[in-house]
Amino acid sequence: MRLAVLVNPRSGGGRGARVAPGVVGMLREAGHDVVELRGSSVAEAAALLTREVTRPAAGGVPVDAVVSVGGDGGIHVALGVLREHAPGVPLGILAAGSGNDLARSLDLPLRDPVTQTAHLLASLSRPARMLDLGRVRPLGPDGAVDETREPLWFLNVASAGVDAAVNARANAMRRPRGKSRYLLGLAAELVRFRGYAVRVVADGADLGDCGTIVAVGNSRSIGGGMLIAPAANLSDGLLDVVVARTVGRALLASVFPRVYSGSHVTHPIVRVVRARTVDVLPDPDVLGRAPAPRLHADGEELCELPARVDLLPRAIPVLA
Ligand SMILES: Nc1ncnc2c1ncn2[C@@H]1O[C@H](COP(=O)(O)OP(=O)(O)OP(=O)(O)O)[C@@H](O)[C@H]1O
Repeated sequence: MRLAVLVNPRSGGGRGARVAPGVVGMLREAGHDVVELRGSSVAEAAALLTREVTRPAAGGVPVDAVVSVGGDGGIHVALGVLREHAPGVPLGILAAGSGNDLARSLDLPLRDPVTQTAHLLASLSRPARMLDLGRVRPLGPDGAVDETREPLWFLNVASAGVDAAVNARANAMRRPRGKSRYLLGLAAELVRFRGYAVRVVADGADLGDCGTIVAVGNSRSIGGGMLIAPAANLSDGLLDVVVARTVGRALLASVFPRVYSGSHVTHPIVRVVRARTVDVLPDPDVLGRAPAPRLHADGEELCELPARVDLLPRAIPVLA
C-alpha cells in the first residue's frame, strides 16, 4: 500500500520526531511504500499532505491511507485535509502526543512504538471503522449558519466552558510539557472563575445557563483521559452534551476533579442530553460572568461564539 505518514515533530514534547523513523522503518519493512511528510508548521504540514493526496488527480500514485504520527492536534490537521480533498482515504493513528484522547477512545496502544506500529499494520488489513465527524459552523447575527465561513471538523469534544478556558491557557504555555499543563491551566482558571456567559440550545431545547461546563462530545475524553462525556459513542450519530450551570469556585473545585472518572455526570449541577444539533450561544452577562471562551475541540481553538455543532454520521474512515 502507499502510505502518507504525516509527522508532527512537536507532539508529545518531541515524541513525534523521536518515534517517526522507527515507525516509518517498520512500515517499509512490511512492504509498504511510505512517503514521510514533516512540516515545521500546521500550514506547511497541511500543504504537504494536500499535495500528496491530490497527486492522483494529476496522474500520480493514489494514497491508500494517511497515518498521523502525533497527538490530537496532528490528527486535526490530517482530518481537515482529508475532509476537503480525499474524504474516502482512511486515517491511521500512531499516538505520539501528550493527551492522545482519540487514540484512548479507540483503545489504541499508546506507549511502545513497536506495539503501536504492529497494531497499525494489522489494522491496514481490516476494513476501516466509520466514525462520526463533528462539524462546527459559526453563526451569523441572524442566528443562521454563516455560509461564508468554512466548516471546522473535530472528532473528540467541542467545548466552551471551563475546559475550553483551561485548554486555551494550556496551549499558551511553553512549559511544562504533557498533561501537567492542563492541571496548571485549571489551577490558574479556578482562581478567577466567575462562570462564563454562555447558553446552549440542543435540538431546539434551551438548556439555559451553562456557565461552568459546556462539552459537546463526539467521543468521551479531553486532556489525556478526562472523561468529560463518559457515555459518548463515536459512531452512534449523536452528540453527548454535558453542561453545568454557573456555580461558585468552591463547588467547581469539588466537582471538576470528578471529570477524571466521569462521575461528575451524576452531580445535580450537571445535565447530560443527547442531540443532533447543538447551538452554543453567548448569553447576556446578567450574572457578572466572564465572556465565554472561544470554542475549542481536539485541543485546538476553533472559532468564536455563536456556533452550531452537529455531526456527519459515520463520515470518516479510521484504521483502528
Ligand atoms: N503536522 C504538524 N506539523 C507541525 N505542527 C503541527 C502539526 N500538527 C499539529 N501541529 C501543531 O502542534 C501542536 C501540538 O500538536 P499535537 O496535538 O499533535 O501534540 P500534543 O499537544 O502533544 O498532543 P495532544 O493534542 O494529544 O495532547 C498543535 O496544537 C498544532 O499547533
